[in-house]
Amino acid sequence: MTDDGLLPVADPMQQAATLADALPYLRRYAGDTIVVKYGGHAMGNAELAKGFGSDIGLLKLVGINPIVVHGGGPQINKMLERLQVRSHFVDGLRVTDESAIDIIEMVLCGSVNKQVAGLINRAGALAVGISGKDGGLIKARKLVRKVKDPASGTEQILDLGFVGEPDRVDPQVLYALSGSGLIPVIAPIAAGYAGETYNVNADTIAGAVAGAVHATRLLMLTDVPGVLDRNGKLIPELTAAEARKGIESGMISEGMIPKVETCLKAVREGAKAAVIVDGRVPHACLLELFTEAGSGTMIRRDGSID
Ligand SMILES: Nc1ncnc2c1ncn2[C@@H]1O[C@H](COP(=O)(O)OP(=O)(O)O)[C@@H](O)[C@H]1O
Ligand SMILES: CC(=O)N[C@@H](CCC(=O)OP(=O)(O)O)C(=O)O
Repeated sequence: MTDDGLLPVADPMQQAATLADALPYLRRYAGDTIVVKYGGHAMGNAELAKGFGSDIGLLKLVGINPIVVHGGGPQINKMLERLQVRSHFVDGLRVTDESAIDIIEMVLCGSVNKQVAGLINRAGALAVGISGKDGGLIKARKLVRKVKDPASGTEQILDLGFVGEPDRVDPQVLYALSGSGLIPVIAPIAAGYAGETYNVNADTIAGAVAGAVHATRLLMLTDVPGVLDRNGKLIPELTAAEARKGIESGMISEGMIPKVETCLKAVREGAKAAVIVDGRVPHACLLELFTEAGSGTMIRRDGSID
């Protein structure tokens, strides 16, 4: 840092030119809402995490309204292990019993949520950590997972315990925070109608929130460059119809299926576009928003051109 708090610049002309290049993009997104799902590698790496905090702060500073939804699967694993509580996953969802739900809420809302808000606060912006329970943001219902028994062909219902899915999203609390110059940071925990607590997959929450606030972009940070074709080449853009075809054909598989389905749901429910972005790349959010090429795979509403 220099005495006046600015970063030393190797080539000031280059930096000025770069800032000027960003101007059309700043205009394009001014006043818009961008929902960012933060997780994966970007969260576990101190340098990337610091960059993420300042990128989110920068978005707010230039008149964009970022909303962050964070995960925390690895952090939950660590704490459950420490407390010797077993957990296992079905289709990427953690089966959550009564002894696990309290610990999960403690880790996500108490620890991870404050860490993520802290990253943004340390960058000089003002973030407020909440969960889906706060301000009536998300009402969840128990997730019903049906599986077909391959032997008999009959359908069975799997009990995943306190795993929920968003039923109703009321974004008033998000508008109140964003409108007061604050950045909401949401932990993926929600209340049921009888006051029970549900553990909800963070991608799912991000998609539901992006749809409810009609976000201009949902950015899903992950550990791959985006959706890859069968030759391992990045697909920069998919229409909703193409994405559905990719799942049907098996080109999109495993953990990428729920991610793409979340994007499809978000654009169906009101988001303009969703982008699967490589969170391992420094400043991935800025690269996606402020460059022509972008950085991942964009999934648009059918018929949408921007
Ligand atoms: N077409 C595809 N393009 C990219 N990744 C794919 C594709 N099909 C399956 N995958 C798998 O999906 C994974 C991403 O999902 P996941 O690991 O659940 O992400 P995260 O941990 O960030 O939520 C990739 O690591 C890859 O193994
Ligand atoms: C139901 C369910 O599986 N909930 C997740 C919530 C956290 C999450 O989604 O974190 P990532 O984004 O890091 O995976 C869990 O318990 O791990």
